[in-house]
Amino acid sequence: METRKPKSMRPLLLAWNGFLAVFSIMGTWRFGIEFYDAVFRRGFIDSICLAVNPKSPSAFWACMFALSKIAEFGDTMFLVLRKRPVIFLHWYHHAVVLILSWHAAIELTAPGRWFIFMNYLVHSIMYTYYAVTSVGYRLPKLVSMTVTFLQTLQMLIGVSISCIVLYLKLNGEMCQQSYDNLALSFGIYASFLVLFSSFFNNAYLVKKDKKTAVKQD
Ligand SMILES: CC(C)(COP(=O)(O)OP(=O)(O)OC[C@H]1O[C@@H](n2cnc3c(N)ncnc32)[C@H](O)[C@@H]1OP(=O)(O)O)[C@@H](O)C(=O)NCCC(=O)NCCSC(=O)CC(=O)O
Repeated sequence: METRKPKSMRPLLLAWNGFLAVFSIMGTWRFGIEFYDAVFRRGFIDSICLAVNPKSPSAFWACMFALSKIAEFGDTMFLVLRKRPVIFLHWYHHAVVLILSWHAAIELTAPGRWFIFMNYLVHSIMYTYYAVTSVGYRLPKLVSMTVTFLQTLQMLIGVSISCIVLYLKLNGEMCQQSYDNLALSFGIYASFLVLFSSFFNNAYLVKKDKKTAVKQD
């Protein structure tokens, strides 16, 4: 795109974000039924140690989740075609989430239940936010702050669950997650926690010089 003009693509971007918002809302609802059942009927320990039944409808939504991580590279494509900055957090997140999701999917890890549900839920809000902003509408700062806060909270819960699973495994509990996947989950969630906390700090807490914060359309 170096020698080309940025493309506007507003209607396509709206359709893209709208589609991912609806998909994430459906995932939250359909996968949420099993998640609710596991956490509130069978208990927290079961929910992080016993994986979803691979023949249940929730397994379909877990599979859709893994596939959606490939589709989400479309976000990056839009940023490039519109000549918007592709920040480190963005491309690092999209690349390693794909690796983690597929590594967890082939193992059918039990804590994946938490990771999938949380991400469907946060993406329902995030893609709705992006759908609204993609038509040029600017939402109050409190809204974007809330989205970033929920993303950061998701990473904190991911790190905490990885620590709890490690503790349980070291104490002889049968938890369906290999040490390889556990190390991967911990490392990735910890790096996301640092990156999203720093994004939150820079975007909402640090006072910016207005001259350097000019945006182009
Ligand atoms: C509030 C946020 C959701 C968004 O922050 P931003 O700084 O990107 O917000 P912004 O309103 O300034 O929008 C920046 C520009 O990106 C455009 N944009 C539109 N759709 C997009 C999409 N699907 N992905 C990335 N950018 C997109 C917007 O229209 C806007 O363009 P214009 O200026 O032209 O109007 C934040 O918390 C965040 O995640 N920022 C990191 C950037 C990012 O790529 N996040 C998504 C992947 S992380 C993720 O997915 C975490 C998770 O797994 O939960």
